[in-house]
Amino acid sequence: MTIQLSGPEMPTIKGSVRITGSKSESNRLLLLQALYPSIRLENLSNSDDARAMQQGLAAGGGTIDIHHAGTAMRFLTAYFATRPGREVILTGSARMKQRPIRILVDALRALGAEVEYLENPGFPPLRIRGRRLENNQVTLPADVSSQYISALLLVAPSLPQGLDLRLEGTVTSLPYIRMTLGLLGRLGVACEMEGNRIRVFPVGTLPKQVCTVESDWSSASYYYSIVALSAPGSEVSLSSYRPDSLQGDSVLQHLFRKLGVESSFQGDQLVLRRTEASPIDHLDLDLIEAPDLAQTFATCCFGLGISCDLTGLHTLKIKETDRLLALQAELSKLGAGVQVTGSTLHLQAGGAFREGQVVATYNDHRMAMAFAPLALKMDLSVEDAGVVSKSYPGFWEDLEKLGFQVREA
Ligand SMILES: O=C(O)C1=C[C@@H](OP(=O)(O)O)[C@@H](O)[C@H](O)C1
Ligand SMILES: C=C(OP(=O)(O)O)C(=O)O
Repeated sequence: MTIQLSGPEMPTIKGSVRITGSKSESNRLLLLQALYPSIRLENLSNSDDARAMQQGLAAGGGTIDIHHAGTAMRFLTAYFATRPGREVILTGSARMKQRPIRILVDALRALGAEVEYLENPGFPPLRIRGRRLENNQVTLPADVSSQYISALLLVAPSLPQGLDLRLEGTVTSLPYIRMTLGLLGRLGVACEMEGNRIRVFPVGTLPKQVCTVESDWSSASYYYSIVALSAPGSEVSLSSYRPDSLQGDSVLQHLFRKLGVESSFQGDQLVLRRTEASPIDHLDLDLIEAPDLAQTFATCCFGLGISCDLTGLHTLKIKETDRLLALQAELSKLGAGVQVTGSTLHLQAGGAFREGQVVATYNDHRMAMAFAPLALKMDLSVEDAGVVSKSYPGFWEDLEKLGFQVREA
């Protein structure tokens, strides 16, 4: 469904929104709960990707379709490969079949796993026959996706000898590896990272405990953008967040200060306030540690009329779509001057706002959500608006709570 979007009547936005648990933390904890049923989880993500993970873990065998969920694909591959006696076929959407998985499969095979490609070598779908993995040492490239490393780390405490990993190359999306280690540590698994070596020690059982998932910072990024694009005095509060986050995207608190948004905590509410300060006129950002924020910053800078240079984006082309090409096409449609390479995006200052355009979303939730705040500057429509359910099913209803008008086109 295509929706027509327009911003609130009042220039100053006030409101509060409840965002559910981080999809990254949820999918890690769901896997850990399958290994250690003594863990109870609260504030789980209500996203399609978390549902895909839950359904995958609950499946006894046969074919499991995880649709677009990258973490579910990678984490379940490691999970089933290490469950002796289980046999599954893991498949996904047409796009998932184009997202590489060879580095993870090679690492699992080196540990003794039995994984087979059913269509194109290096890509899903996979047939996995679970085995007891006797080896515990493996080296793998870390510059393509951190999800391969997190997948191995998550099953590591259940392996007979734990795991001793060495990472090669420039590590991409490092905070997500730290998140995995942080959650393991919080639950009581011994693990350590020293330089490019990560060790996780085996654990038979874990104490009974409740683990509350912090809300999703990547989802919060769209409200940062909304507040940046609205009048001074605007204030939006989001629940439930904490200052000691395990999510790398919590760096938003610092980065958005340059664009006129101040963050503070009131209990577990994260309060975003538009200050009187004018945003800087050019933003330089290396997003190698926070790739999911690239679309938010590119669209927000366009809305503010400022230029930006985003670097560290080489992983964007293997996400839900080639996000660099998608950003270039859709921002240009709205009147922006954009140049991209394989790992960078340059946005020129200014650019006319072309009213009434239809933004295409390329099966990518973040294309829809990152462009939505631009409704504060121009009327626009968003194609296939339901795509947001991959990470944030209630997104459009929450925008309406802030006064946005969301109508079927
Ligand atoms: O581990 C995770 O939960 C994620 C890691 C990142 O992927 P890459 O490591 O592939 O960059 C990120 O883009 C994705 O949304 C979630
Ligand atoms: C890249 C993303 O997800 P995944 O890789 O888990 O599909 C995302 O949510 O932006």
